[in-house]
Amino acid sequence: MTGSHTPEHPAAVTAAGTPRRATQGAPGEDIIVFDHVSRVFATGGREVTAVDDVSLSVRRGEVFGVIGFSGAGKSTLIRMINGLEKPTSGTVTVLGEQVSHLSEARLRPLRTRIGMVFQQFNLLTSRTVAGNVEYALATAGWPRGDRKARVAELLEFVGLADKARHYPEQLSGGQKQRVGIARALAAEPEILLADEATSALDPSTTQEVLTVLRRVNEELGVTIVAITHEMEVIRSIADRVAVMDTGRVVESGKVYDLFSRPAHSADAASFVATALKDRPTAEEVARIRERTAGRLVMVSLKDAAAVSGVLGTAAQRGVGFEIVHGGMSATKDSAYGLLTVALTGEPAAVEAFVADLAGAGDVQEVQHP
Ligand SMILES: Nc1ncnc2c1ncn2[C@@H]1O[C@H](COP(=O)(O)OP(=O)(O)OP(=O)(O)O)[C@@H](O)[C@H]1O
Repeated sequence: MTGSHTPEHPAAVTAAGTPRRATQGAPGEDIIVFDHVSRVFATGGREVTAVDDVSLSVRRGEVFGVIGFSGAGKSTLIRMINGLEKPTSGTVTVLGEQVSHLSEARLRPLRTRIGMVFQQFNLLTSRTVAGNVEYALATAGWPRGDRKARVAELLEFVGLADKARHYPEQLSGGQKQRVGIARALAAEPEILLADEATSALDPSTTQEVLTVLRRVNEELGVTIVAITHEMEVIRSIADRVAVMDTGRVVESGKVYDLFSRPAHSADAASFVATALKDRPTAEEVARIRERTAGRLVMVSLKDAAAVSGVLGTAAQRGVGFEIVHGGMSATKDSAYGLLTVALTGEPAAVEAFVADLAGAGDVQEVQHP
């Protein structure tokens, strides 16, 4: 550990551009734990269950993604981490404190250990870039004399040292979000919450911001919880992911496993298929069926060489195959892919061929629409 988290006694400022690491405690320990958490809103005489019996935990040092369609409950979930929202039932424990049951006074010191970035940046338009970051330091109780150097190193870290005197309206969306990140990091939080941090940005700017977020995690050791409806965000930066649908976590695990697995729970399947576009839609399956009577299977490309090895034996075994859908893509750490193939030939030969494919990757039959 190289940093101090007591605002009254900030540690000595390091060389510009290298804000201190936020890591305290053991990497990998659970620092956010949702235990059977529900949040019900009563509006206009009817109840909406925004979060429905969610249990999950986030480990120190990881990037945890929460993905789902609009209205799935992601914002409500993330807002319970810093106590902006309270559960109706269940408990939320963050950095060893039961946030769900803390008073506002007790929440305040905990919140300085949790930074947040927002979709619409939420910068103060009347303050300069430096002023925005400094304001966060002042709010967190940093002594005036220490703020200037801290602002400088943060702006250096997000690549905006030359924009210190600019006003938010003079910046691009990506630059505004980088100020948002600098501000969120100001008081050396251990956790950064990113609420649709790139949803207001175009694809190239999205990458720019994701790169900064990845550095925040890797270089500063800050644990990140990112909620998003964009699979690209999960793919680029997350280690683990939870898929939410109508308040429930319908699937969770390592990003690579989720992306490379052909079979999903019924609720997660439609989301994953839509977001990844890695498997044919029902309409596409119908079109494929019009031109081939073959047996359709999806096979994961966890070991692409093994799959292509099996495909290479098709002709000699009297099995015809056609790749009708699929391709490769990359997560933070590895490549993955899913191929849909149409297989023709004697049923017994096709059956034996499918068994061999299953030895090379996970296989799932494509159902008739
Ligand atoms: N303060 C509130 N009062 C009433 N209903 C709410 C409130 N906040 C959220 N909801 C409802 O809870 C459900 C989940 O909303 P939430 O904003 O958490 O989802 P989300 O996945 O973040 O979606 P979005 O990306 O559109 O914000 C929605 O049906 C929403 O209308």
